[in-house]
Amino acid sequence: MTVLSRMPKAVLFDLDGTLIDSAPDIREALNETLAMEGVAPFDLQTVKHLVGGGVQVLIERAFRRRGLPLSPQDCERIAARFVATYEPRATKLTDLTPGAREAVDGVKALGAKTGVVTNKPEAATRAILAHYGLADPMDIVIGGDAGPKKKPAPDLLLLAAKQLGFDPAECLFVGDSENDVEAAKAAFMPVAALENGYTALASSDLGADILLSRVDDLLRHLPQKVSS
Ligand SMILES: O=C(O)COP(=O)(O)O
Ligand SMILES: [Mg+2]
Repeated sequence: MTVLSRMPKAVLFDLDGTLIDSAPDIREALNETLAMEGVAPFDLQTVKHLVGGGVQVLIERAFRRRGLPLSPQDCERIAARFVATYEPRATKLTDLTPGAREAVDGVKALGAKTGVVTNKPEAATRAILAHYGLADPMDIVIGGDAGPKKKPAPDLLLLAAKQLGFDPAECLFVGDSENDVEAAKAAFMPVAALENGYTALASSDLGADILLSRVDDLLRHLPQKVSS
């Protein structure tokens, strides 16, 4: 059963909460960063709800949750400190999500291109993908610092499609949060969402075209042939 009438020419994946379960390392780096500002730490579940908008949004959300004011300058300074703390430890407690490798391999085996479109900065994204052997299979990697607006704006997805030479409608985006679904809809790109992602919303409220209990369930939804 699939809602896709033809095989996508490219399957683009979100990173945090979709290909990798990164919240444990993000939590450690965030709490260490916040401690230097005298801000109380967050538990894992809360961190999963703070992630997904990029680093500055992570810091903004953390301060808002604690009811603390945050100037744009402080946000920038703290975000930079978070990145410096996170990058060297980004694969300590992190792991691939169940089925992530199978999903990427399966898409490639069907002849489609694969890529990552994340709000996470590109350097950390590439290092993490390389650590798990997923850098080489990716035809494109777009990070949140690529230049255009981050998700939920459609810009990063449009950039990825353009660089691959495809119409957005010929691609499929696979994500885990409302940011992903919103970005894909605004890009007129079909979207699949994980049922247990980094979001406070119920998966049925995400508005995705396809819901996946594991990321490799995606393969069951793909018509098997890439049309030329
Ligand atoms: O919030 C981030 O830094 C990245 O999150 P994403 O990989 O889900 O886009
Ligand atoms: Mg995500």
